[in-house]
Amino acid sequence: MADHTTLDAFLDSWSGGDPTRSATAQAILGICEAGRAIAAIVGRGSLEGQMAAAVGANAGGDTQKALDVRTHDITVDILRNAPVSRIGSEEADEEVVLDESAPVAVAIDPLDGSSNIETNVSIGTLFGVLPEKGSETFLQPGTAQIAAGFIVYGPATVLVLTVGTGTNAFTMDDSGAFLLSHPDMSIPKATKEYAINASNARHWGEPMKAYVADCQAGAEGPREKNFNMRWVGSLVADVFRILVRGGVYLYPGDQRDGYGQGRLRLVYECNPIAMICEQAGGAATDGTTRILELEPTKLHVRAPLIAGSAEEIERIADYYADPRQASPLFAKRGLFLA
Ligand SMILES: O=P(O)(O)OC[C@H]1O[C@](O)(COP(=O)(O)O)[C@@H](O)[C@@H]1O
Ligand SMILES: [Mg+2]
Ligand SMILES: [Mg+2]
Repeated sequence: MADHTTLDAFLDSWSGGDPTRSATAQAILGICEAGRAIAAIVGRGSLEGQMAAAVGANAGGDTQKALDVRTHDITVDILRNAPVSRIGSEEADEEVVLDESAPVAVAIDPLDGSSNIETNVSIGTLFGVLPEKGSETFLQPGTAQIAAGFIVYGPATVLVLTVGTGTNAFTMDDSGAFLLSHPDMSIPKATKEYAINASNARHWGEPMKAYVADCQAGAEGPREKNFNMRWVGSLVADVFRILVRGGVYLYPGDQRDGYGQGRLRLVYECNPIAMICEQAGGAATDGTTRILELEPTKLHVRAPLIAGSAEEIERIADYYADPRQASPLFAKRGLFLA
């Protein structure tokens, strides 16, 4: 078997003794230690007992399941031993302050995709590492992230990581070590595959309706090519596929109550995904603004997320700028819009 660089060696060489980078590296290693424990729990499935039982609601009003709360507790306990100032977690209304003299903070969704727990579908942990800035820490835009990543608990447990110099993935081996398996990931610029929860179509705004209608019109429509659709409904799994073979993930705002800014949270879901995609040559927007430049108004604020293949994202931004004119063949598309 070929020798693989370990995550520890990768982070050692990146941090090079710089104090903020070293703290970031320790935070990442802490998240991976939590990830190992979470992978073991997820891997035991229903033998673990009541993982999917509803136990309450989080700040966003979503049902919290037992595993959401357990993974939050595991992560916070482990990060107490790392040089981390504070944690902003999807599963806690308020940030958790640890050691305010530490140089970095962690924004985290300890377990994303919890509606998939009992269905044995991949779920994940998403995180960003930010410089400590007191009470303003989680109000920094995503461009401030020092590092970002996610762990997908799937057939393989894989950490996707960026420290601002490309995107790499590390697969967990039998001993729990994370080994570099996907160096320098690169999202193909063009794609014929999109990912969206199409059951919400009637609630979308005009740009998303026009974009998806054009994709669905296939070779006979204005895009003049046939598209494929994939939707796992678990952000980490959908984005890992996009990193490997291209595509776009779409969770736009829609007209349902509470969904005006989509479903996903900016600070610990959209921003990590945006940095990972950009560092892999892709892009991420809310339709009109680059995700990483959005100014969070609070820790749990939501944002529409459109992320993946760069050329497709550019095209989708055209639909937001002018849905009826986006396609060069828009007159032809008019046939499908009625
Ligand atoms: O169920 P929907 O509306 O299709 O949303 C699915 C999306 O919501 C998420 O599950 C995030 O929601 P949670 O943070 O509540 O798990 C994503 O992983 C997934 O892409
Ligand atoms: Mg989540
Ligand atoms: Mg969660």
